[in-house]
Amino acid sequence: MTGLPAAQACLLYFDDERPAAERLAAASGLDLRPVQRHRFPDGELKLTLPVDGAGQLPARAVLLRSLYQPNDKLVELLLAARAARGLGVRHLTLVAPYLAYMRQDIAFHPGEAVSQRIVGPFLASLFDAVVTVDPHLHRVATLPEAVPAAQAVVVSGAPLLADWIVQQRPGALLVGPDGESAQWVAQAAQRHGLQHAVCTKERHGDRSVTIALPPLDVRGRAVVLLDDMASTGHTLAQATRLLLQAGAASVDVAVTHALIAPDALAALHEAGVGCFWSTDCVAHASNAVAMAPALAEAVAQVAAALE
Ligand SMILES: O=P(O)(O)OC[C@H]1O[C@@H](O)[C@H](O)[C@@H]1O
Repeated sequence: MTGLPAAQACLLYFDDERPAAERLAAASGLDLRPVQRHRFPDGELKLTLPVDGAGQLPARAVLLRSLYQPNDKLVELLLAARAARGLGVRHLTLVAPYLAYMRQDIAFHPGEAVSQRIVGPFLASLFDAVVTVDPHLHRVATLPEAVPAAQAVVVSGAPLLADWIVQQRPGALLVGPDGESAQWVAQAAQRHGLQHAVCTKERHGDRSVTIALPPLDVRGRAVVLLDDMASTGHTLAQATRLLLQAGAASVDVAVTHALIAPDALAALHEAGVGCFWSTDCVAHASNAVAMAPALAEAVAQVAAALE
């Protein structure tokens, strides 16, 4: 970090994300400070930022908010960021391990709000820098195109997931359930010299996909399906069924973002998934991999760039 010393930097967090905030504070050396929330009977929010005795915040602040179930959290970001500016913050960074509203990047039907094009610039209007993990960008190639902040940095969950997978399933065959997953699967496989392949997927609706396996003999193999996220779980469930039908010895799953509800996770296990592992980008019982070291590196990188 240059310019602003570490003592002039704090990590703001909300109480429901305290464990992840503690991990990031330990990895980054930032001073951990909670933002207090009060919800009024009519649903409005009041935030109280953790100012010092002089009623000020440090000149550099990092706000941790993972944007799973994002709607209330977007209002929190609006209130917290605008208040922080008035309390002395010069450099404000958002660390959103899961970045919501990136998936709708075009209007699929007339009249649809293109949420990526609205939420991305909204965040850029609040924060000097945005750090996230494996954002779901499809037709847009880079994060700065979606979030035009001064600094927009992507951290990949794939290397850390790969390290976990080789400990659990040495020699596993890594499979991506669709074309978009190829980037993460290749990155993870190359890190440990694992064999890898990617399925093809056609999506018909939120809960309807058709998957085709790659031309590969999976008989007797320990397969790990690797993807950026599990939401309804239909993608991974269908890929699992096909792999087991094709003779795979086992199918486990590793994802960056566990957006999956308990009933959907149960359905995945019914489909034949053995273990389901995730990073801690979204707090979930399946969290096996902490992103804090990689996020701390990115925070240091943007701090240097903003000076
Ligand atoms: O099939 P569900 O779990 O609902 O959705 C997650 C999948 O849909 C894609 O956008 C993601 O990249 C992932 O492959």
